[in-house]
Amino acid sequence: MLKSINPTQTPAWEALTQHSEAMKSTSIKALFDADAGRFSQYSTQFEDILFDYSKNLINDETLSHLLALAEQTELSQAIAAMFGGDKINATENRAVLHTALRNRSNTPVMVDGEDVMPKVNHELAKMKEFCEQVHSGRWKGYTGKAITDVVNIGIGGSDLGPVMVTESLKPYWDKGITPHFVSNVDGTHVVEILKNVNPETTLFLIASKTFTTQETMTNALSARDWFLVSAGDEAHVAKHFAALSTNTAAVEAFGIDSANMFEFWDWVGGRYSLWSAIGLSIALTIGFERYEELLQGAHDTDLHFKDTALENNVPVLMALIGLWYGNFFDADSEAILPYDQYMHRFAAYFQQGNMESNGKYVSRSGEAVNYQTGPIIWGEPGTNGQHAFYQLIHQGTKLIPCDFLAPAISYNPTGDHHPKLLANFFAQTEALAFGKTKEAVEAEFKAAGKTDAEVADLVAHKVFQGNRPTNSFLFKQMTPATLGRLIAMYEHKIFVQGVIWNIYSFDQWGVELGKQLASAILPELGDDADVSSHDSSTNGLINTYKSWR
Ligand SMILES: O=P(O)(O)OC[C@H]1O[C@](O)(CO)[C@@H](O)[C@@H]1O
Repeated sequence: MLKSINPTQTPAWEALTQHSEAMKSTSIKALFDADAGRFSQYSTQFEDILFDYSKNLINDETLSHLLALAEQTELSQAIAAMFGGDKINATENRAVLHTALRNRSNTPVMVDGEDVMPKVNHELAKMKEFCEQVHSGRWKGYTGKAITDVVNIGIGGSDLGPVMVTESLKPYWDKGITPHFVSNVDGTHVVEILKNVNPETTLFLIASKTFTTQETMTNALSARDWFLVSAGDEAHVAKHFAALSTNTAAVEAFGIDSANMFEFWDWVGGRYSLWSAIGLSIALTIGFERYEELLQGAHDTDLHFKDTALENNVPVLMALIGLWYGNFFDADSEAILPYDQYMHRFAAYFQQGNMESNGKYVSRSGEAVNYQTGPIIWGEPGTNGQHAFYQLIHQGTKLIPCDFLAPAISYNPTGDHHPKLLANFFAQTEALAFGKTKEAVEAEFKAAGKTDAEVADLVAHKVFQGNRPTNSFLFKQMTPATLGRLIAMYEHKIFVQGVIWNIYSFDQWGVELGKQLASAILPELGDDADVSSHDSSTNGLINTYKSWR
C-alpha cells in the first residue's frame, strides 16, 4: 500500500509555488542567454536516446524543489513497492508488475509469496513456439494453407499497444504476416477489415484481459460467424482462433480451446499489457526475437528507473517537468509530437496510458483533491500537426508543453525528405522557445519595403512570444529495443506523477458507469416503444433513433 500524502501539504509544494512566481518573470530565452552550457547541463543520453530538456522554464532551483517534492511524497519507496510486487493498485487489491513481463534479468519477482517469473517465462516460451509454427508454415489453416494475416480483436489496452508497436516497427514486417486490428463495436470496423482477409489463411487473436468486454466479444462472435460461413465445421475454429486473456473460464465458454489460450495475470494492467500475451500480434508480425528486443529495451529503462538517483533519472525528470507546468503554470494538456510517420499512433497510445491512469480526482485517502492531476494528452505526427494545430501552440492563449520525438536515421532515406523532416523538428522547438520579437518583425518588414502604416497594422500579429516549453527525444533509429525504452520511459513518467499526485494510477473505475448505462439501454432499443425512464434528453435521443431507424 502506498501512503496517502497530500503533495500540497509538503514544504516543497510551498517552495515551488513561490519559485514559480519568480520563474514567471524570466523566460526560456533569458535562461539560455545567461548560460552557454545550458544544453549540456539539461540534457542526457540514455542508451541511444538523447533527452534534451533544456528548452524548459526551469533552472537548478526548480529541479531541486521538484526533487524535494518527489522525496517528500516518498517516490523512491513507491518505486521499490511497485518493482517489489506490493499491491499498490489498492482499489483492485493487485500488484502492478508489467515490469516482470520484461524482466530479462530473470530475477525473482514475488507476488503473494510466489515468484511470478517461471509463469512469465513459460508463457513467453509458448508464444515463441507458436510464432515458430506460424512462421514456418507448420501451423496450417483448415484447408492446409499457411497463415498470412492476423486479426487482433481487442479494445483499449488490448488494441492500442499492439497497433502502435506494429505500426512503429513496420520496417520489421518480414515474417509474411500482415496484422489487422478490430476494436470499435461499430460493425463497420469488423466488416471493413474482413473484406481484406481470407478465412483460409487468417488467424484471429481475441485479446481481452477480462474476456467480458462488450466490444471485443461482439466483434469476436461476428468474426467467428464470418469464418464459419466459409469453413463450415466448428472443428476448424481451433486452427483460426486464439485467445489472449486472464480469464480461462470465459475463454473456454466462448469455445476457444485452452491449448490456444495465451495467459496473463491480474497484476498486468490493460494499458500496460503489450508486454504480455497481448503482444502476440506484435511477435507474429515482427518475429519473436524482435519482440524480445522490445522487452529488453523496456527492461533497460526499468533498470535505469529503479536504480538511478532521482536527479539523473529520465522518467522522473519527464514527470517532474510535466507536473511543474500542470500544477504551477495551469497547463492542462501536453502534446506528443513524433516526427516519424511510423509512430503515428504513439500519442493515441499514451492518451490511454496517461488519461486512464491519472485522470482521477479522488486521492489515495478517498477525498477530492484540490490540485490538478493528469493532463489531457493529444498529438499527431509532425509535420502534419504543423499545418493543423501548431498555430495555437505558437500564438494561442494556452500553455501546451510539447514532446518532440524523432529518429536520426530514417528507414526511407528518399531524397532529402529526412533532413527536411528533422529541420522542421529542430525549427519548431527553436521557434517555440525563442519566438520572434517585435523588433525582428519590424526589421523584416522594413527590409521587404513595407510602409510604416503597413508595419503598424501587422506587427502584433506576426510576433511570437516564445517561452513555449518543449522536450526533445532524438534517437538514433527506431528499433524494437529503442521503442521498448521509449515506451517504458513514458510509462514510468505516468507512474511517478500518479505517486506525487497521491492518486491510484492503475485502476480505471471512471470507465464503468458508461458501460453500465449502455447495458441498461441496449434492451430498451429492442422494440419500437417510446421510452420514458431517463432524463428528457436521453429519452429524446433514444426515441428519435427508434423512429428513424
Ligand atoms: O482487455 P479488456 O478486459 O477487454 O479491456 C479493454 C480495455 O477496457 C478498459 O478496461 C476500460 O476502457 C481498459 O482499461 C482496457 O484496456
